[in-house]
Amino acid sequence: MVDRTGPVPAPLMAAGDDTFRVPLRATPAMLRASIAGLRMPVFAPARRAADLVDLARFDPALVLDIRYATARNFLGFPVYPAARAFLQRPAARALSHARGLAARHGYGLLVYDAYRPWHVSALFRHAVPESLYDFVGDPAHGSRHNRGCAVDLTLWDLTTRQVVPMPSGFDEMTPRAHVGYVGGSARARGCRDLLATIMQASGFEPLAEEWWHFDFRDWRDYAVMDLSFDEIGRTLTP
Ligand SMILES: C[C@@H](N)C(=O)N[C@H](C)C(=O)O
Ligand SMILES: [Zn+2]
Repeated sequence: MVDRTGPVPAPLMAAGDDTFRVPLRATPAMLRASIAGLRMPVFAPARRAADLVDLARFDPALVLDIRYATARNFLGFPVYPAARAFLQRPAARALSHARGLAARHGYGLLVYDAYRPWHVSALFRHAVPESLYDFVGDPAHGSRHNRGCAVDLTLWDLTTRQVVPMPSGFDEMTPRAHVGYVGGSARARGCRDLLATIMQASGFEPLAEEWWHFDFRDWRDYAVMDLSFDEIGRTLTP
């Protein structure tokens, strides 16, 4: 166990850009236009009211690298107006628990994405070829990210401040991202499996195709949402 008494330092971010990118089915402007007129389907009513929290405030020891607020994502252009991350409060508590478990192993959590508005999921689906549909939630059903109940993340080493190696990059839409992928280095597979163990012990379920994606176990209780980050910001309670 690594003893941490002072403030947690941030991980060192790689200087280059080795982000996985998909061949887009249209230009960014065309994609934005194609989803502008879409209406979110009417989904079954939720059992629990939304209670989103801002992860940066809820647990400042979580480190954020919100890729969809940058061009360092599979689309190659930003789709979020700000590098913010929100989760439903019980999911945020579970993530904080995971962060504590990771620290016992000498690691921090680096969050790539959390709540995602429905329109952004619709844009993802319009952007990628059908062969990659397994990697992007279907807007006809709503992604668990749209419910504020999914998180994409990795581990970073609290001592070296390096983001750990994983069998694939974040959002790399290839078999290397599968949780059962047997290739790559033993260290990378070990880090992937440790992340899964920590997240499952904290109340999250893994996704077979993506080592970085975890669903909070109570996701079914929450509604699919299309609130913008600004709208959420106005409704947050401490
Ligand atoms: C796009 C990727 N980061 C992701 O979150 N995929 C899952 C399947 C989703 O969109 O819900
Ligand atoms: Zn995800």
